[in-house]
Amino acid sequence: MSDILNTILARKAEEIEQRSRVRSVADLRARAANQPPARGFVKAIRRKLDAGESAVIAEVKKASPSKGLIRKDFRPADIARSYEAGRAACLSVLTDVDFFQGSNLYLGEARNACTLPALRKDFTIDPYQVYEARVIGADAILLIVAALEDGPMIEMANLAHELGMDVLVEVHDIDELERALQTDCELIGVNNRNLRTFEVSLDTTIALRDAVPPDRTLVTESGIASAADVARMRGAGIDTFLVGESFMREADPGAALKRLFAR
Ligand SMILES: O=P(O)(O)OC[C@@H](O)[C@@H](O)c1c[nH]c2ccccc12
Repeated sequence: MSDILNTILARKAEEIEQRSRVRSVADLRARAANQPPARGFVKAIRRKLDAGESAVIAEVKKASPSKGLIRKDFRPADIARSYEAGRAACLSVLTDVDFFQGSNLYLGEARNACTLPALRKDFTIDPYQVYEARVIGADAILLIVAALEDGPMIEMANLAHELGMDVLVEVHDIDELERALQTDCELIGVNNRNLRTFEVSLDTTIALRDAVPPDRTLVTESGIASAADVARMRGAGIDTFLVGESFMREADPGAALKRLFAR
């Protein structure tokens, strides 16, 4: 099956092959051990929820395969400062180069410009990338269940935790959710966008809500754009959001965040 997800994953395997020839995994492992500690990603989300605020993971995203270029005037540090002023809980920074015009450098630029913890948003398929994430400063990584077998999924979740990072485990249907629950990751992301067809429906989150146990935090991801979208999620008891495009299309992304999530 040659859908976009498979295309991305095939290219990602090549990319890791190339990177590991330039810098070995042993080298990365040593560097990861010497990093200053991660900022608590889950902790930042919990702090917002405990204060009765929405917990918003605000995404730094220049382009995507489904939308092409989203933001021309793209300065990660400025965007991060704007998000912090807009009361985001955390950042998410796309680092995939070939399909999202992202960069590892953007993660550092965004994170260094503020105090928010940052998720490295990429297609993680190899432990190499988990070490790499910590080396570039990531406080959390994304694991997409559709891209992984159970063994590597659990192994990389454990490795991330050993390195002091949190993990967002992303699912799109009930089978993936059941697989995700084999990990001990608190954050379960429900992607409203199907990564194979690009179709977006907030019904995806609603359909899976009751299957997420109370000791996990459901993060609704993608396609959140209007006050009605936010109200619908809150009405279903969901108050943790991952939002990119609708902020990236605004001159002041943090002001857009504040407006969208005002009670
Ligand atoms: O820009 P949106 O529709 O607000 O979506 C943000 C985020 O959910 C989306 O970028 C995303 C969710 N899961 C992913 C996995 C890979 C790449 C990107 C994503």
